[in-house]
Amino acid sequence: MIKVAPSILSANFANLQPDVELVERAGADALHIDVMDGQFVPNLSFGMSTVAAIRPITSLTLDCHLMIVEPERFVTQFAQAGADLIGVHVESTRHIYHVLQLIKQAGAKAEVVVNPGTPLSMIEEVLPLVDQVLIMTVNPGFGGQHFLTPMVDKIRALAQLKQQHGYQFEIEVDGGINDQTVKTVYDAGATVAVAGSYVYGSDDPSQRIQDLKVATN
Ligand SMILES: O=C(CO)[C@H](O)[C@H](O)COP(=O)(O)O
Ligand SMILES: [Co+2]
Repeated sequence: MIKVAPSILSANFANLQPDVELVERAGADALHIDVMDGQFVPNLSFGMSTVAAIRPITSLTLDCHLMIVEPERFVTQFAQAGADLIGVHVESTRHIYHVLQLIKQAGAKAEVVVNPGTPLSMIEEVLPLVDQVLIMTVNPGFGGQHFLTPMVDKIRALAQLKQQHGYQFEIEVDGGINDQTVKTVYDAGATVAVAGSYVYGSDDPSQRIQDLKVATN
């Protein structure tokens, strides 16, 4: 069964607490927080202060997806704010190995993220270092986009690399996940699915979390 990380990018920004508590009660495995700087992606969202505000209201793993240029400037502050896992895009820094080391030094789990147009060869050297790899299944920046089917081959190729080398990292996917696409990514080797609009765009987010789990059971 796949793990589910609801993305609060599609939650109620004016009142996040009930939306966080709802998905925790519904059996979510993590809370996905999309951090955007208006530079790496053409959108703005949350920062460290949002993470710090959410930290005391949930015991869910806080999975922070940083879509910001030069994330080395901020990863320590995100860890101090309460992030359990910090994801950084390989395209966002000249020093991906160093940023991942910084995240671990700060006491958080380290994740490397790849955009749809970035080949896996760009992250091969850091795979021994990471706790999670995030394969983007949409172009980053916005919720509610369509799943990019060609990414299924990339998930499968990463799962093969993981098996060949005996790596233990989780394989997360992000973008366009629903009860149909979740089955495809799970069969290809994904172990964690981010879901924003599918969960929070529904009248019954709890049911949607269960639907994602049942589809992969
Ligand atoms: O990183 C993201 C966008 O850059 C979001 O996590 C992602 O798009 C989730 O939204 P949805 O499930 O609606 O596609
Ligand atoms: Co995300």
